[in-house]
Amino acid sequence: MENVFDYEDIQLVPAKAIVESRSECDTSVQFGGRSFKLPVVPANMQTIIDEKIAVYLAENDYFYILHRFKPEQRLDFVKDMQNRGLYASVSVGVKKEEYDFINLLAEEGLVPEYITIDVAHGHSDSVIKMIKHIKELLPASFLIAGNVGTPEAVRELENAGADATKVGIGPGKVCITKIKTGFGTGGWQLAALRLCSKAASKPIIADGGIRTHGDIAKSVRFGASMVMIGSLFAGHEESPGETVEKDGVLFKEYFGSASEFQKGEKKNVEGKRMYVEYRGALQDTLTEMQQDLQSSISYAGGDKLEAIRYVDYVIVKNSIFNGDKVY
Ligand SMILES: NC(=O)C1=CN([C@@H]2O[C@H](COP(=O)(O)OP(=O)(O)OC[C@H]3O[C@@H](n4cnc5c(N)ncnc54)[C@H](OP(=O)(O)O)[C@@H]3O)[C@@H](O)[C@H]2O)C=CC1
Ligand SMILES: Nc1nc2c(ncn2[C@@H]2O[C@H](COP(=O)(O)O)[C@@H](O)[C@H]2O)c(=O)[nH]1
Repeated sequence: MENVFDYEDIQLVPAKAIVESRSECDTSVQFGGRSFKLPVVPANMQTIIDEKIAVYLAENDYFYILHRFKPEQRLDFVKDMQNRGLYASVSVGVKKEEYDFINLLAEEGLVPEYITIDVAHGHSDSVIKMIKHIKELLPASFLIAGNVGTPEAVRELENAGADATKVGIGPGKVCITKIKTGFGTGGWQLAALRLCSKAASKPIIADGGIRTHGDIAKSVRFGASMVMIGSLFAGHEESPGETVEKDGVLFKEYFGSASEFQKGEKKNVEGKRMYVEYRGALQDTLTEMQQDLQSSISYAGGDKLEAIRYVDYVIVKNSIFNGDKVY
């Protein structure tokens, strides 16, 4: 394995500006046949997204992926979104009942515009089988598969029929996979993204480990078409997590999809719960992300997102926990 690095180990090198104002810089991205305002998607987790946020994001030209933890509501969700003239984007797992869900969608003639296979270890025959099943029954859905952390996995899922792959095993803020199993891309997510994107022939979603808005630009530089973010989207007024007050300060919960809080039992736990300080309105964060990314594009010497892909970078230091505490 060649030298590796993570987000905080890298700085992008500025190039001469071609714009007079950052407002001239266009942060939009094409993904799965649609144009979105930002190359950013809130994580498909229960404390990050719900139906109401999904409607807001779709109505305002942002990408979203609904989580898969209220499986009985997904069919109506797809119908409801499409009846409103909005795109539908849902997640599935790989267990038997998930095949039933795909069959039901096909029987009812419902075709979600986006489907994401969301499991911890995406480089597996169970995911390849599900990719083939979805592509057979719902070929028009744009299919995202993950999560993976190696070029081999990206190629295998693409070859099976995935339209995009999601890269990131263990870099998440509420992830304890790296601690409990010793495996993953935690501590070298950005380098893993670089290796995966070199092997990819289709778009990649960088998933997990984003701690600052500058990390979005770094993800784009190292090959991401889209960046999935959990912790920075937690704690908003609209966020589904529980709100608590401590010493007059408001906090909201954010828990892992493989935590005991999600699973309701202590079995194969690979996620934890934390409380993040209340952040106000979701749109304010989206607006700030857009302004910061416009600034990144200007430093890249361009006026479109694409400019970031070609900038130089330097390695400034190395640290494995990306600023996170272990517990
Ligand atoms: N991105 C990341 O780093 C991680 C994300 N997660 C998130 O947690 C949620 C739950 O994930 P997951 O446990 O996969 O979902 P499920 O509990 O739905 O498991 C999916 C299937 O994969 C099997 N499975 C799970 N882990 C492995 C593994 N390491 N090797 C082989 N088979 C496995 C499960 O069987 P069995 O349970 O019997 O093993 C089950 O049959 C998802 O939302 C996922 O994205 C979880 C961990 C890491
Ligand atoms: N290992 C685990 N990873 C998890 C779990 N729940 C979600 N995730 C992953 O984290 C990202 C979000 O990362 P963040 O750094 O932006 O907060 C999410 O998209 C999943 O891929 C979990 O329980 N364990």
